[in-house]
Amino acid sequence: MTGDHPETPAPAVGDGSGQRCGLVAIVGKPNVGKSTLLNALVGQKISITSRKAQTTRHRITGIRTTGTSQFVFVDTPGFQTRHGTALNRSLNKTVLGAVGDVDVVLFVVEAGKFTLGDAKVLSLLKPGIPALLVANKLDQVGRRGDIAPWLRDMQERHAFAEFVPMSARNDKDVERLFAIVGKYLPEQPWWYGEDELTDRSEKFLAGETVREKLFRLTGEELPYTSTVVVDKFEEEPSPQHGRFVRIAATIVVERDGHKAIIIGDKGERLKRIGTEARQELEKLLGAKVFIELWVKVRSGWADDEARVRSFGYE
Ligand SMILES: Nc1nc2c(ncn2[C@@H]2O[C@H](COP(=O)(O)OP(=O)(O)OP(=O)(O)O)[C@@H](O)[C@H]2O)c(=O)[nH]1
Repeated sequence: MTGDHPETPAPAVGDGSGQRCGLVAIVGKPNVGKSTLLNALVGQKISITSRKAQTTRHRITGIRTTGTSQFVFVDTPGFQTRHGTALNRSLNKTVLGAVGDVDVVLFVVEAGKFTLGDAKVLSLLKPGIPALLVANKLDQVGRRGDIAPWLRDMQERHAFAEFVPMSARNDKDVERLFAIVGKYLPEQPWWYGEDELTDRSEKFLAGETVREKLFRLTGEELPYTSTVVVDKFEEEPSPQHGRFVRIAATIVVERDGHKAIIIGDKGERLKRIGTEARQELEKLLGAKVFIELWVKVRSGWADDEARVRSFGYE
């Protein structure tokens, strides 16, 4: 895996005859199911899904190649409106970047609903780039017919290229979405190899995995401003295990109280975060993993532009 950015593609694979390839942005306000959809589309868990809003901070690229088409997915953080910190300004920049330079946009909303948050994201879509309305969580709608007036209303709000009522949890719906999105990819040679799933490094995946466990095991007690920095990701030769990876990561929080929440009673919670992250990473990396976690208090970092940049959220 490399750190290449999709806009600066690696040398083309194949001769390009009949191949399609393009960037697909998945946008929508927090909690509508963007990460769930991306995972379903890419077929392997590479982004984070969580009940907690705000967990998708990074611009994550998933890649899926089927038949002659290569879909390069861009998942974006939820569009932030309530807080004006440096962190949120940086998140907003990421969303803006994503909607402008892609071949097709999947605008995800909850079927039958449209709030101010949805309207704000919708207002970022650029004319000229085809946008598909993905009406997700259809399973929560009583009868399909119930959303007909809502669909008509959505039609008036934006010139959507297609309407796709679906559930990201339903495999058939996901396959149908693929067929629809494929039509919007330009004919050009693939950018990545057929089996590549993400252009994020393994070190990045390690940080994301720790972060997911952190949020899952602390629930709503922990503000989203806490973050994970991977200090060490080293591969060591191991005759017993084939592959052995040593990881050290620091969880950065804003307050002593948050540190206490993460560490838990006699260190139980931190230990569990480490154990669950290790088990998942062993599967993901196909390696024996040793993981060491630290918790540091760094007050006010979410308001400090330079520090936000140094943590890689630009
Ligand atoms: N019932 C139902 N729930 C869904 C569906 N898709 C996603 N969800 C749930 O909705 C919640 C939010 O999903 P995410 O994929 O994390 O949402 P997101 O839009 O990426 O959220 P942010 O990371 O906050 O931007 C999770 O609890 C999902 O399991 C669906 O089709 N039906």
